[in-house]
Amino acid sequence: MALMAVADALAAVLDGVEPLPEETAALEAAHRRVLARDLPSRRTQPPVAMSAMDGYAVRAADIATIPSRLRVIGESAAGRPLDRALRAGEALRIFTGGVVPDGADTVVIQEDTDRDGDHVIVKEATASGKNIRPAGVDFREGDVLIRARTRLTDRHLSLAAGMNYPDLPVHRRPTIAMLATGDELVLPGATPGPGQIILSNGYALRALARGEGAEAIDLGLAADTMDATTAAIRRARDSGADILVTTGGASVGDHDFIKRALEAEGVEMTFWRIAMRPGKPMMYGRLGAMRVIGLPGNPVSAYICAFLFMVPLIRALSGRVDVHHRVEPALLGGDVAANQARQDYLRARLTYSTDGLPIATPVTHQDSSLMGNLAAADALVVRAPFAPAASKGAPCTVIKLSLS
Ligand SMILES: Nc1nc2c(c(=O)[nH]1)N[C@H]1C(S)=C(S)[C@@H](COP(=O)(O)OP(=O)(O)OC[C@H]3O[C@@H](n4cnc5c(N)ncnc54)[C@H](O)[C@@H]3O)O[C@H]1N2
Ligand code: MOO
Repeated sequence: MALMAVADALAAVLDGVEPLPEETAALEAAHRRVLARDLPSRRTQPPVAMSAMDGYAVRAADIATIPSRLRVIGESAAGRPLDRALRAGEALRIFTGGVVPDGADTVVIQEDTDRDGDHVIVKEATASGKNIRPAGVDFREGDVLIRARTRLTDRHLSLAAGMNYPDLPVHRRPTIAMLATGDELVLPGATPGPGQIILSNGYALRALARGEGAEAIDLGLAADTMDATTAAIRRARDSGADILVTTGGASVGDHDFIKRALEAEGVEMTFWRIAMRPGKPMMYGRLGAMRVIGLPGNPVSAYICAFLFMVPLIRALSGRVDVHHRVEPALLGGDVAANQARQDYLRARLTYSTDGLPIATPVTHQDSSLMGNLAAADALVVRAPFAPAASKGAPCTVIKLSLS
């Protein structure tokens, strides 16, 4: 198979992806979930006219001439309305959120009044309708206030509560099973033997997946044998995961079993190898409903491939419409060499000038094993295949990395 262009590979990963089925989530748990249906309000807000201020509900006609002396017939506090209409010559003591009685058409703030026993003297004119929130000024029963496919923010939760929903229909979150391969790997905290290194990739990848709303399961580490790799793939399939992500063993070495093991288990490979750097040996396929992303083992390659392909896939399965990373304009903070055939993603630090675009300075060493400068990077500078050399100050495009 020839190397595939990055855009074609991403299109192939997202091809035919439908949002996962609907489930119900309690309001508190619905934060950042994706709404599965249009949400019509179950009530009108406010349900009746309510006062916006503390003062007196009166008839505007009664205070056309001021000062005006009116008889106070009772009070209306929030949740405790008066049970009769207001008549000519009467005032009702009212508090913010109190129901405005029939007959009253304005609220005079208490600072514009003097109280005199069971009478009130209105000292300032107040126009009809002033300080009253009419019924339905916020929304009415049946109004669709949140559309299907909206990713719910904190404000949406309060709005949905106000619409009288204790829970919401949301798309199911994708589950991701992650499998590391590599005989050389030992867990953090262990004492590595000769040639061994610490397994590290999965920590960033699972955090990245969770940050995008997925549930991530760690399937652990498989030894570099067909049997061990096959057993782990079967565990992933049996777990019912929506996505299997493997790391390592993706290249052409004698100990790189992932592709062979996946294919032997029935994975239909959509592609293997992309015209990108880092991340060339990435593969993608399907095993029934389970999508399989085979990431290269190098930590930077694994992360950047997950960022560029796994994240949009999670978003699409979650029901989001904003699946793509934003590619944004910036200026180069350093010179870059002419690019070769693979689309290049350069780790870069971002600074901001006071007057304009972000300035992206690529780190000096771009080797795909360097975790230190991946953690220190804020963004990726995207360099198209065969892009000519460019100097400090030239326009470029960047994708910002996750800050969490
Ligand atoms: N002859 C060729 N050799 C290589 C090619 C090629 O096209 N022809 N591609 C290179 C590229 S590009 C990459 S990227 C790597 C990817 O190889 P693998 O996916 O097979 O990865 P491994 O060999 O298993 O591991 C590479 C490297 O990463 C370390 N690693 C692996 N897993 C983890 C982990 N979970 N945590 C931390 N570090 C991990 C591993 O120890 C290796 O050092 O292939 C090139 N070779
Ligand atoms: O993808 Mo490899 O990362 O070019 O080292």
